[in-house]
Amino acid sequence: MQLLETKELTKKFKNYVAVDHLNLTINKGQLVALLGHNGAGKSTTISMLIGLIQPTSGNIEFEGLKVNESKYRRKLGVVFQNSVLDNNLTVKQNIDIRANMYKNLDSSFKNKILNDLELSSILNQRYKTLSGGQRRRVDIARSLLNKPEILFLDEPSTGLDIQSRNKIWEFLNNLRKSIGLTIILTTHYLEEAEDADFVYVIDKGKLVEGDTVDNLKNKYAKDTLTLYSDHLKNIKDNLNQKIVEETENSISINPEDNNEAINILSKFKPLITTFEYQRGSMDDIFIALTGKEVK
Ligand SMILES: Nc1ncnc2c1ncn2[C@@H]1O[C@H](COP(=O)(O)OP(=O)(O)OP(=O)(O)O)[C@@H](O)[C@H]1O
Repeated sequence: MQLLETKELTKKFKNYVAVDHLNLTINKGQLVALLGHNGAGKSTTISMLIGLIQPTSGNIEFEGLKVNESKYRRKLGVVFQNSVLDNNLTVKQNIDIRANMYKNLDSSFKNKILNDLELSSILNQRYKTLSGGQRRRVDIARSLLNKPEILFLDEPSTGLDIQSRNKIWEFLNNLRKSIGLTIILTTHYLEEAEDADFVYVIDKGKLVEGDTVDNLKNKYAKDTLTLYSDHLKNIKDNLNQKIVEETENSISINPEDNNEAINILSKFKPLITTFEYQRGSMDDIFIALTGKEVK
């Protein structure tokens, strides 16, 4: 079911078109990624969707509500790229200030979030003393206090290590299941969009592609497995995959997924000297779609 739609959404800063006639559809309960490089227009799009800045032209529709209506704002949660929390206050104080802004706050939901995000033990610590991962978890908790229908995450894992990132996504995915939360995230990384139901690729404010992660990978950014061997003929004779590149001592193929790569490696283990596995990346998608290297 459709939750949010933009029609020809456009933002100009003087003569510069930051967002250019963007048509996006976000369905209820989906995780949707806006993928693009620095300056692509992702944050500007989010800012318009949350009512922080006015579009120059175009429309945003959310179940019949206008962006500037408080009823719409109450359905949103936002985690900005740069935290808006007070460095000198404790986690608890930061959370309570926000919580006090809401009438009829569901305190059992609040406690569940603090618990699930493992914030209970750092509630009395000042925000400025927290690690990057802890800060992000507090930012996310704060954005969810009102039990929003839709959560905006602007580059949520910039600067985070893999454990922190995984912890946050495990929590968010559970929340998607339990309360049907819709999430819109902006990111530079294809890996971060991995769990997304749908990805919009944006370049210079324009929509250049919209598809599922699997389809994008299949079309533009396949993983590549390169096998190095002194017995290439033997491998080639028994390989069912198409060879995409070949040298004197190596062949490269595009496995469908990790499992296929592992099966190929196991099958030819006695014949392989070594191997490389290169994941398809957002850069591959951009080069394929825009013909440009990443700056
Ligand atoms: N207030 C503003 N005034 C003038 N230009 C702006 C303003 N805000 C954004 N821009 C420009 O609009 C373009 C899009 O910026 P935006 O921040 O939306 O990109 P982004 O995709 O979010 O990039 P990043 O990944 O670096 O955050 C950039 O060229 C930026 O310089």
